Amino acid sequence: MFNILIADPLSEDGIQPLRAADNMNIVVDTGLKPEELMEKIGKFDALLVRSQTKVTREIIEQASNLKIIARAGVGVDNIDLEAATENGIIVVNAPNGNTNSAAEHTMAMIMSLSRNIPQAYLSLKEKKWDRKKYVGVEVKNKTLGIVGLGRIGAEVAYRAKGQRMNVIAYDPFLTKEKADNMGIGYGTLDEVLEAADFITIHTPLLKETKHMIDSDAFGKMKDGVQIVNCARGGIIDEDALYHAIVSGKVAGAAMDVFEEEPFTDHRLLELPEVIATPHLGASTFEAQETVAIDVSHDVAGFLNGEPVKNPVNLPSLPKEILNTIEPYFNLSEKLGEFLIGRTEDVAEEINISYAGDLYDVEVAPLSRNAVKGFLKRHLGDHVNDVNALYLAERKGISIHENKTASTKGFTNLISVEVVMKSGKRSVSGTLLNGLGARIVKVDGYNVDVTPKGHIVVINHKDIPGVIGKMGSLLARHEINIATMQVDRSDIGGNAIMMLTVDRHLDEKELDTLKELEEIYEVTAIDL
Ligand SMILES: NC(=O)C1=CN([C@@H]2O[C@H](COP(=O)(O)OP(=O)(O)OC[C@H]3O[C@@H](n4cnc5c(N)ncnc54)[C@H](O)[C@@H]3O)[C@@H](O)[C@H]2O)C=CC1
Ligand SMILES: O=C(O)CCC(=O)C(=O)O
Repeated sequence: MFNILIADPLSEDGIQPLRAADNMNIVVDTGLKPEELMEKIGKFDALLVRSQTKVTREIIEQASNLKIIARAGVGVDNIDLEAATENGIIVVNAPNGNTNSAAEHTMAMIMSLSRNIPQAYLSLKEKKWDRKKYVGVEVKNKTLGIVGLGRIGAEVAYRAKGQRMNVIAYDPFLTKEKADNMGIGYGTLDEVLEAADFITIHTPLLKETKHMIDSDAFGKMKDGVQIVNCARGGIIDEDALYHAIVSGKVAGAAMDVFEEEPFTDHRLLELPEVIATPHLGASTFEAQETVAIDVSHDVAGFLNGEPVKNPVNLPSLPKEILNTIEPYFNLSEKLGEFLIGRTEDVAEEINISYAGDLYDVEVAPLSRNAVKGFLKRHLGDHVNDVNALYLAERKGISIHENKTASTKGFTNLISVEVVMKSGKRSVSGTLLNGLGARIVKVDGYNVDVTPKGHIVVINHKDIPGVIGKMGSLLARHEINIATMQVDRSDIGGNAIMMLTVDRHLDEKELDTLKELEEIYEVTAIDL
């Protein structure tokens, strides 16, 4: 008999697949305080949550019997994935079940903003008949800027077109072809921010997207812009939003999600320009039933030995495969991470090749790992070895794997190449006996860098003095250089410099390096 804890309210119809299984003892106990959950979790085999329950490392470490955590919804930022993985607990989610509801809620927010419906309703409830104060704007022919064109962003785009809005979107995986097929425009983040009358955010909350909409971003928007966040709190900097509204830059904001939830006591809520709902994007009977059905099937199936459909992490691999390739896992993922840092255009193809010792080994898990490293910068921690190839395909990136017996001077070599419309980028790495992983080639140049920490890659003209200028500029920013590598195509031709430095370089610091006329390109990559 398996003990199942449902810790947040889930649709009763949706959990029928669990109730139907005859070896499940289901306990519904919602609204537990963290310390109560910590005390109880030890006897459960499965934990089902929505977004309220925070499944922290402390809780996971008390969960000695826990085998699976199921998130009835998309975002898994309330679950410590690293702790779950470390403790061999699989995490599953329900990525598709609430897409329509979240898109519909977003449209409701856009319409409410444009016509002041919540404000007018409150005024009428106070027995005021104020028809002048609440004159709105039509959305027809207005431009909707969508940031993040995944499942929900795309559904919002289709609905907005139905309202005869002009739609323009930014997503690192959006190509012109895809935008053309959807009948929408596409641009960079700045272009979207500059063009839009309404802006709606649909990205996950990641290191990259935290405070993506800050005071700089508001500065780029049209005066009188209206903004909606039904994705995750923290993507919009709430203090910057407050000031943008008070200054008159932003005419209205609709928020379903907040940096701290529950969100009941905040100066934003006192502004009449702000309308808000308490994280209701997925709160429909249909969505709740579908997500509960999806996770119930995965939990019941998994506990009975079947593979899961929507894994978010993957705790283990068969031992015999793991033993041979485990040493290359970190390297393959780091190569993917390095490459996305140098991918300035939409990726169309990723080619992964293996040489030397890796010729007759099962390398598919390493390829998945490299693709995972490549994708996770934009798709977040729900990319794992299981779903990496599927997600790449969904983003229109084809993956090719090949092997060669030629050692190219290395006992083992993994090379990852990305093909974009604007060209190719590549990186190769090897595992040196006793010395660990090394990046040994970048775009064909020979280097020798440990794939770890803060790396700066500089493409420059091979002329005297560049290294010195670079060193002085970094010193001016008080950035210490730990290692330095240089290589060149030919004397006086193109050259590359790879530095490892002691801290992250911000955009402004990078810009000062780019100003040197001998420099073609500078990228900073944190591994
Ligand atoms: N308010 C609510 O109740 C609900 C909120 N959500 C949230 O909505 C968000 C979107 O969910 P889905 O569409 O299902 O996810 P998805 O994974 O299908 O789409 C996210 C998209 O964001 C893009 N992206 C990542 N970084 C970006 C960046 N820096 N700039 C622009 N685009 C970027 C990705 O390429 C991807 O296409 C998530 O944060 C999810 O947790 C989802 C359901 C309900
Ligand atoms: O469970 C909920 O109501 C929240 C849904 C959500 O935010 C998500 O699926 O990411």
